[in-house]
Amino acid sequence: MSGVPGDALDPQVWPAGAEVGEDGAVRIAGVDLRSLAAEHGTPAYVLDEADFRRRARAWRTAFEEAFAAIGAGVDVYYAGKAFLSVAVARWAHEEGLRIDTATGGELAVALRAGVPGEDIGLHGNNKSDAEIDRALAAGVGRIVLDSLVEVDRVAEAAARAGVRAPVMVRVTTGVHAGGHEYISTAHEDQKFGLSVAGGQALEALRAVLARPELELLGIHSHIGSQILDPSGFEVAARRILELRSALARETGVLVSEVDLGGGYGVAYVPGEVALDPVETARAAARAVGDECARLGDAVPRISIEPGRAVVGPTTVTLYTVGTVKPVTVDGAPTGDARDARDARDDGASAEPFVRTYVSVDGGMSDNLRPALYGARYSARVVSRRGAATTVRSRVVGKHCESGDVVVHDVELPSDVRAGDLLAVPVTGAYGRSMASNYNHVPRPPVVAVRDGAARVVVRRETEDDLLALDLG
Ligand SMILES: Cc1ncc(COP(=O)(O)O)c(C=O)c1O
Ligand SMILES: N[C@@H](CCCC[NH3+])C(=O)O
Repeated sequence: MSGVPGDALDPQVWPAGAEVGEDGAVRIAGVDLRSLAAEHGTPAYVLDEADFRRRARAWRTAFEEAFAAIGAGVDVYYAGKAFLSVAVARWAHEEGLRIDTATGGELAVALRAGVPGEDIGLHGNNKSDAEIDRALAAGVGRIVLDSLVEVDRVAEAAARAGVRAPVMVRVTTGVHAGGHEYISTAHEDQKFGLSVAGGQALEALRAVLARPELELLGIHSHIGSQILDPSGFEVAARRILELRSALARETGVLVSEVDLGGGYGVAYVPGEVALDPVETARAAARAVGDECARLGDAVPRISIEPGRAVVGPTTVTLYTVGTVKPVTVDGAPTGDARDARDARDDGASAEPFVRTYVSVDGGMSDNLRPALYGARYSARVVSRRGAATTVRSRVVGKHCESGDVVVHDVELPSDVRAGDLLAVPVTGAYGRSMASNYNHVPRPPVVAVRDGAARVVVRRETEDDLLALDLG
């Protein structure tokens, strides 16, 4: 649904540099998407560099200012899993952020970007020896331990390397938050972290203190992703601070840092409202300040790891429309959960209606989120002004799956047709980073736009790239 009167672009979901021209076509950072498509082809991810930098700065300064008020320093790590490339790692670092990596591959990108090891963190619930060794060789600022066995594994790797490894312990606070079960990470029954309630978190912290090869920086908690209600962060912060206090009472060591993780939600469709960095930071600082005062502890240095909130809304995926097919839909739900939800969204009407299936030249290979999480997006024709009347549409990809849906339900101009350019906003996070080659579709490029110019920062894959892996 457009949700915005007339031609306007909803600023919650479009990159800051997006605007509609006289002819109805959309430009981002002064670059006409028609010329970008002509030069670079579709599908393509189009990333507004200034918007990325602005968002990175907004999260950093919001947290720095809010925590300065309670006397705490702040480090903001950009969570590279959302989208990492050499250019983006450089921009984030230039804007004063560090880089959070989750694998050796992400670490390699950050290092290639010239980010100093001390400004990089390494996560992972199943780090390989090679990843641990590489992180230590790079002198990373911290390795976040995710299990009891990792305490010994990282200590032994540090001994081999002849270094003292700076570590944090990732804990689960029992706070359940996030946009989908698959992306909620602090409840107990999942693979990440060590349970506070079950005692394993405290056990791991003691184990770290017993290993001279490890320097215990602090405690880490990440409660989930696409969180739109900030209260979970406050509850988690209080639980971590209680754990920190308990460790101090027992061992005399009051750890100096606490990481509150990422997960700050964005608006995906018009009408949704993203978490505001300033309000979120102030609420977190209040919770940390109050809890430390109650416990009688000094405030720790705070870190956060936003990914989606920095990169998600900076990017649109640009597609070319192919087949347009009206399908008469029997409004009655079939009984499965998704159909029941569709029926609700469809106004629970049992009346048959026509849905226009608009096929584009990408799909679940460039955006897995609708298929994986039932994620919602919007779409707009960006190459011209469409008819004033609209048709109820579903944007689908070109893959051999009926679940290959890009936008579940959207009003598009009734004259939408083959050759139109269609843009889907808010695809910067977990779009390219979770893209696949399903059906041997080469992954799209990432084209950065800035000051009227477009620059490819990740090139399009080619069939030759794919065939180069096939040894016959
Ligand atoms: C440990 C950790 N930090 C940071 C993030 C970034 O999350 P988001 O992109 O939702 O901010 C994630 C992913 O959810 C994560 O697992
Ligand atoms: N990939 C997920 C988020 C996972 C976050 C990583 N812990 C998404 O697209 O929403």
